[in-house]
Amino acid sequence: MAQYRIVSGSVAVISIQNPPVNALSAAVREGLLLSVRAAASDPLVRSVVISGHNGPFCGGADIKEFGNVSHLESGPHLVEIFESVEALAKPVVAAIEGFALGGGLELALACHYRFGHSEARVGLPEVSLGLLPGAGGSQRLPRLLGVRAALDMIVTGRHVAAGEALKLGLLDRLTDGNTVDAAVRFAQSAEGKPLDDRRLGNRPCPPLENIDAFFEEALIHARGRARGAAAPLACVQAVRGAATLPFLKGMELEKRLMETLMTSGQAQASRYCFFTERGAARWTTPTGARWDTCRARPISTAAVIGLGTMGRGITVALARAGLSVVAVETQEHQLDEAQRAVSRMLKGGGGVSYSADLQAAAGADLVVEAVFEDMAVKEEIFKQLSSVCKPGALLATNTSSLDIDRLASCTLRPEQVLGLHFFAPAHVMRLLEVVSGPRTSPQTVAAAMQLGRRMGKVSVAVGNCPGFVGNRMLKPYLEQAYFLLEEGASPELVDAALEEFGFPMGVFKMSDLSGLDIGWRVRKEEGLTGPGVTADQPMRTRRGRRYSPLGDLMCEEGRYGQKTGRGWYLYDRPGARVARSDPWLRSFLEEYRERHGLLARRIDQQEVLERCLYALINEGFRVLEDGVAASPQNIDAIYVFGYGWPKHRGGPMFYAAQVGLARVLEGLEKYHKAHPDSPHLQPCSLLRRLVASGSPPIHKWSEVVKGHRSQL
Ligand SMILES: CC(C)(COP(=O)(O)OP(=O)(O)OC[C@H]1O[C@@H](n2cnc3c(N)ncnc32)[C@H](O)[C@@H]1OP(=O)(O)O)[C@@H](O)C(=O)NCCC(=O)NCCSC(=O)CC(=O)CCCCCCCCCCCCC(=O)O
Ligand SMILES: NC(=O)C1=CN([C@@H]2O[C@H](COP(=O)(O)OP(=O)(O)OC[C@H]3O[C@@H](n4cnc5c(N)ncnc54)[C@H](O)[C@@H]3O)[C@@H](O)[C@H]2O)C=CC1
Repeated sequence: MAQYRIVSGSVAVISIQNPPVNALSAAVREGLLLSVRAAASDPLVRSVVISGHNGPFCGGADIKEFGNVSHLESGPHLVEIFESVEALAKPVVAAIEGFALGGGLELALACHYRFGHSEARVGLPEVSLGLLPGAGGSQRLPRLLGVRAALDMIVTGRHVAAGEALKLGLLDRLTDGNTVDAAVRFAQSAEGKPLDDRRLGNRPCPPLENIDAFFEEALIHARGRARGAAAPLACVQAVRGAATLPFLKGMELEKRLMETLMTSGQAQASRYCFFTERGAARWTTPTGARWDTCRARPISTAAVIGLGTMGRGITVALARAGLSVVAVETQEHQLDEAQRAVSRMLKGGGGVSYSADLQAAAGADLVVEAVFEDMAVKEEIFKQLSSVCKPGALLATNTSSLDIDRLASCTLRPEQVLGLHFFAPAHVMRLLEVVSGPRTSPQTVAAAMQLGRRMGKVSVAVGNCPGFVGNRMLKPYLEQAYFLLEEGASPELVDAALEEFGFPMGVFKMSDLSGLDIGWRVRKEEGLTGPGVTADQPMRTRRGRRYSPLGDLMCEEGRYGQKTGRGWYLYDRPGARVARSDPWLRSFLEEYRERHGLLARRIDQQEVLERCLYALINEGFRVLEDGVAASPQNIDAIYVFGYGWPKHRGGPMFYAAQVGLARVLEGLEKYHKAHPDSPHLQPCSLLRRLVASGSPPIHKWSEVVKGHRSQL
């Protein structure tokens, strides 16, 4: 809807009204066009101000309508409305508070002037929805800012703060006061003045030298960053149209590109991610506790125990969220180094104090333990925390796979114990797995979820099992990658397939980055390798299943990855980042295959993808079956925000639905038949049941999962 009123005798104020973000739904579009027409035909009206009702200007087109062509097509089209706004013979001023995003900014670009509040932000984030600014934004913005600045905004989709927008010339004026009042005063002062050169559709794009070379380079750059996503490339094409074509021809190009994107699987996947991210906040537990009814304890002080890789990042994340943090580390050199690193990241002290004594945690509302992944060490710390910490304090562990319930048992407050599984680097990565054990109280979950939001994380409530959701699913993925090496693949081949799929790095590069020794320690704890394994045990079998000792052998050679300068790849020096192929590894793999009588065969990228991804997806279905994740959407949020799963592919469960559940099942059956000693390839019963019930759409899977015991 749009409100229409006349103020100061001559100014029509049109206010977009569609909480919470004033999105341009069919009803809003209808109201907007009627209001513009009313302003045009009313002789008393001499100028117009367009604003958002109750704060935000406009969050853009209504994304909820995108999946439904009939919704999209009902009501006037945005392009038509914006043309009417631009063509109005009376000055139109956009009064931007909060944000003007996507279609919201495109509306402002169709206005003749743009007034912004000093705290507002603007942007064209369509690219992250697998789209381009398809209501004239790709054509008007370059005409206003020039090609370089416009291309940057459109291809990255970044939000631009008001101050920068003013410098770029995107906003004409800023105000700290009431934006609508200021815009009304300005509109009156512009009444009767010529508008021709204020209409961006009338303007040529500012000239650019070597235009062909510029766009060739822009395309190469965008392709490099897009990881297979089509939208950034379409954005470059559309901006090129703005730079080289008359406005109306450019609009036709924009429309053609938009039609292709809008109906693509990539846009569908990206949209799904948008709602998945927000949906994760709506957690529930089997006891009936819910995000909207459960009260969270306020948390204002925290202690972090262990200041290694993770502890430092967690300290920064908590401090940036406004908590006062005490950071505890027993090793003196680590404490000094951590203090310097944290101060650097926080650009100063930032409310953090340091101590070598666990007693310093006594007053904290929340403690996050981030010491070595060693159950005995962690148990000892939880025992101490239970007596040191004040009643009511929450005790969290950042373990990546250990049993939360066992740690809870070391305390006298098991209902206040939980996992807060951050991802490295903890102050950068968006994901937080909030792990509840069987005795964790809903209030504890509520407090952790609220804290996650304060830290700007996508927090997902999960149940307690080895590896929780993300790492549990990663295990079969890694395992298949190792098996593929045994069968003839190289790390380069496997990584290339996964990177082409859209991961920022393949599994072996990722393993080099995080350190091969982490998995080695876990396998030793599990008794899969190390002194507990007797010499008479076959090297490639554990507990009746196929096992690859390749990772263990690499660690025995001191090849831990980037930190030692050698892993699956070679690095110039320890800590260096650029991976190079290592001839040593090729010989090592050849000797290994020879020793174990394995014949190397030709493996193609399709097999790499299917073996690795289907095994991971299969475990995802088991996770759902076991009730460790509440929904496939939550699993997908974990993979997109924690593991680099490409957004334009929606997440593993969405991908499975898009590929077709029957095809995934068929693939797993085929590979399991070829590798019967690899149980991760055996299709899980939930996948079979979903296929048997006709492969329902992903939002209906819960009906088939129903009846399973939830661990949440
Ligand atoms: C706006 C935000 C920055 C606010 O953030 P915050 O305050 O943190 O709140 P949130 O929790 O994010 O959101 C609150 C609530 O609002 C929902 N929501 C947010 N934005 C939208 C929206 N735009 N539409 C609908 N709903 C929205 C959100 O989901 C939350 O609700 P909940 O999920 O229930 O919790 C932040 O929200 C944000 O960044 N929003 C997205 C901004 C954005 O990306 N905007 C761009 C939208 S796309 C756009 O504008 C497209 C265009 O350029 C024009 C398209 C023209 C269409 C023409 C189609 C032509 C093609 C023809 C098709 C052919 C068909 C055929 O041929 O078959
Ligand atoms: N490294 C990673 O990528 C991730 C690790 N994790 C988990 O986070 C935890 C920490 O891992 P990292 O930071 O990588 O380890 P790390 O080895 O870098 O750091 C551990 C720190 O804890 C300190 N410490 C040990 N005992 C202590 C005690 N009693 N009191 C105070 N400090 C003590 C050590 O001196 C060291 O500085 C582990 O449980 C790990 O599984 C979770 C997610 C990702």
